[in-house]
Amino acid sequence: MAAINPKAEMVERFLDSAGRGDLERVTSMISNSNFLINKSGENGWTALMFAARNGHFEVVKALLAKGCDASPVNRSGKTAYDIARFWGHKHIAMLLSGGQDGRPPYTLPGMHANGEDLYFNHEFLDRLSEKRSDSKWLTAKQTSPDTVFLLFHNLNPLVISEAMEEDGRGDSSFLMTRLRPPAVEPILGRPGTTVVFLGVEKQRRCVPTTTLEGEDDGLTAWFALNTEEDPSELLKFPDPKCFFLHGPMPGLLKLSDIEAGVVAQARAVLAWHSRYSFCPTCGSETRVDEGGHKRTCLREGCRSLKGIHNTCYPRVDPVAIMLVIHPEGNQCLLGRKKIFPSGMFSCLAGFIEPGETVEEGVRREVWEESGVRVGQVHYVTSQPWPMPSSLMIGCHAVALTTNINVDKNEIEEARWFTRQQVIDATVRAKHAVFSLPPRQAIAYYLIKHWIGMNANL
Ligand SMILES: NC(=O)C1=CN([C@@H]2O[C@H](COP(=O)(O)OP(=O)(O)OC[C@H]3O[C@@H](n4cnc5c(N)ncnc54)[C@H](O)[C@@H]3O)[C@@H](O)[C@H]2O)C=CC1
Ligand SMILES: [Mg+2]
Ligand SMILES: [Mg+2]
Ligand SMILES: [Mg+2]
Ligand SMILES: [Zn+2]
Repeated sequence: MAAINPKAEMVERFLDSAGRGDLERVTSMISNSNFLINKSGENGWTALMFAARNGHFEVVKALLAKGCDASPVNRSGKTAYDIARFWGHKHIAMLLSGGQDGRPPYTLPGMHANGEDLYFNHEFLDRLSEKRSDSKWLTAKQTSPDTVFLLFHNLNPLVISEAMEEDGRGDSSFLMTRLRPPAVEPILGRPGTTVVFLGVEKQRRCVPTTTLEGEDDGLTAWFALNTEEDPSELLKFPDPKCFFLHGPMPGLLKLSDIEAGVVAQARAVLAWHSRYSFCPTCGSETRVDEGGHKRTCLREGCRSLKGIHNTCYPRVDPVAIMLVIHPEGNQCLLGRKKIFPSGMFSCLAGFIEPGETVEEGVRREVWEESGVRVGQVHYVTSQPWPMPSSLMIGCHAVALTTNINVDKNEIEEARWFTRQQVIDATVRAKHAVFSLPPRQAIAYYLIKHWIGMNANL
């Protein structure tokens, strides 16, 4: 066992006294060792925080009188004031806010969010965009034996029917069928077939070698292929259990977490091809360029051939999605669309409009859909949502007003839910008053993140 550091032990005793509300001991310890007053222990908790949490008004007062600093935050970004409010010790919160009339608005703590483990967010390919214009390299890779093709029929991915893993909610998930060049050869180059270069595996296969056929750079390339014809008549599938996963919903949420990201990339680009087959500027035919990442108008003199024309490139639609937090900080606003499964409530969301910031998009959509005014907006994390090509921009926002006035065209109902109701929906689904969106949705992440924020209170 490590030797006990007497100074650390003293800090522990001091924090413990403050937490128990032992005023006498707290004051005598400060008189003897003034350095203790702003010391913090585990998770960044100070004596002031412990006293504030447990409602020891006299201890808080004494600490402040001795010059204790009320501004430090614990590891969850919470001040002693936040803690007092959360636990409902209003008189202490008042003392800590300098006795101001009216409480300062709830502020969002600077929490670090890591959305990398979100469904659709995992990228295991290096997109290697510089190779998109190297047609010689792309052609060679399309016949290289290690190359992987992901096949889609009318945007539905070919998967293997075996349930490969459980997603934690008892649902099975499917793996993409990885086809090799000979398997897709009969449909490559046919009308109605689109090929998109997705990238190369981040891990190199081997050191580059020169073979009789030419140079092998050791990179494993991946392509996505969409066909409008029925592929089962043209191709022989490697496994009789393969099938096309119908979607987009809920099919696209049944992939493995590892592969969902590459499917999001592939499907969004393929969906763009299927919707923009003609030039959006003049209606002429187009040619597919840059490994499937560009469509160029074939009519000489078309305006889309001059300057920067975004119509030539795959589109991404930004959507703001937000968890609106009550001005008191202890409830959140969730809504439901008619199409949701019964009992399910989720975050409000809406497309960002041209010339609008994310923050303004959040405020406008919340106002339109629920009649609630929003002030502070914090970005949390994002998620590609390939139905067909949204980018969900996830935020937490603080409400300025609380009256709800729902836009019935967009949502059926919106309600404030308490923290406890949200926690119940997360861990005690059977006893909860509502159900959460599926774990694959960023809405679920935003809600969970809000609860997690307060784990250290
Ligand atoms: N991953 C997640 O957790 C969630 C994802 N979403 C996605 O976000 C998207 C936007 O949410 P909504 O509430 O429907 O948006 P919204 O509140 O802006 O309303 C949708 C309406 O906006 C119009 N609109 C404006 N720009 C559009 C565009 N670029 N594409 C299509 N329609 C456009 C259409 O009239 C459409 O009916 C949905 O498509 C949905 O798939 C929504 C909620 C949760
Ligand atoms: Mg809306
Ligand atoms: Mg909406
Ligand atoms: Mg809208
Ligand atoms: Zn054109």
